[in-house]
Amino acid sequence: MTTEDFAPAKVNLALHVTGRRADGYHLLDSLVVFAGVGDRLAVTPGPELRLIIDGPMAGALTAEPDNLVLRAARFLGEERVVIRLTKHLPVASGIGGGSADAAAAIRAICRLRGRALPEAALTAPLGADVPVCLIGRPARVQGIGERVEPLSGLPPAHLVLANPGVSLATPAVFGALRRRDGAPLPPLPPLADVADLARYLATCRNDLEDAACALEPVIGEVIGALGDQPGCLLSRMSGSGATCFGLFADRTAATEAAAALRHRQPGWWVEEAAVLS
Ligand SMILES: C[C@](O)(CO)[C@H](O)COP(=O)(O)OP(=O)(O)OC[C@H]1O[C@@H](n2ccc(N)nc2=O)[C@H](O)[C@@H]1O
Ligand SMILES: Nc1ncnc2c1ncn2[C@@H]1O[C@H](COP(=O)(O)OP(=O)(O)OP(=O)(O)O)[C@@H](O)[C@H]1O
Repeated sequence: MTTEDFAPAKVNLALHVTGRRADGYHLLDSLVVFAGVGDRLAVTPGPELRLIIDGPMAGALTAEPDNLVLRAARFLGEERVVIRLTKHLPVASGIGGGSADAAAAIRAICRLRGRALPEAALTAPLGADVPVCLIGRPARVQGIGERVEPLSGLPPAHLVLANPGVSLATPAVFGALRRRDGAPLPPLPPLADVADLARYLATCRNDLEDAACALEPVIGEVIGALGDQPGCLLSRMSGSGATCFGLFADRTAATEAAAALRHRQPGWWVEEAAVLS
């Protein structure tokens, strides 16, 4: 018997850095959604714990013991499964690929074994992004990532994700921050449609964007190229970069924008996807 799960890209539509804890971790206030593009996992009972990685982005990873999928299995005390990870998301790119994989592995193993999801997984022992990835739906995320409040009522929306092929280490970006005392997110008003969402997001920021652009100036180019596309309501970096998103009202505009970007920048990873509701 095989159980399968999907590990969607996590997108921080807004990310405010509101403080820093004594242990160096940063306090965040973030509006997180998931896109209909991601990695796939298949878990099958086997003689020992083993990870096989394939897919278009497999080359960026090895099945090292510190792979987050293996760490997730060990966290559950699981030693007898073979996990196939089909990697579509660029690695170390601000869309939480590793965290989404870990969350998908936890869900799939628990389903295979008929277990409930362990509460402890929600305290972020495998990384700050794992709790929200376990939920996989729109949420406001606070603390260092462990406070997750699911949000309902976000309007349907489409995203174009673009990554210029540079990987950024999350600690390096946090380390390059000039300020760590941002205000929390403004209260979320009722949102009738995606234009309302864009207007709200325009009052927010990604506080990691300037630091990431200082490390990799091409990120500014990506944000500009997305924002120039017809129908793009807002463009911004996700997480600690370098992936950026453009927000679109409809699928046709997003598909055309993605095609235009791929044509102009054949070396970039570009995907169009709906926001998962
Ligand atoms: C920036 C975000 O992508 C926003 O969603 C996440 O907070 C990062 O989540 P993640 O990649 O799962 O992060 P972790 O693996 O827990 O942490 C990697 C490193 O990022 C820094 N880090 C991460 C999260 C956080 N709230 N404060 C931090 O300062 C720390 O240096 C940490 O050692
Ligand atoms: N299954 C995995 N997929 C991707 N990266 C992994 C995985 N397991 C371990 N890693 C390691 O985790 C690090 C972060 O990769 P990931 O793709 O999760 O970053 P990210 O998209 O920047 O995440 P975030 O948005 O949560 O900061 C990389 O250095 C990578 O080597």
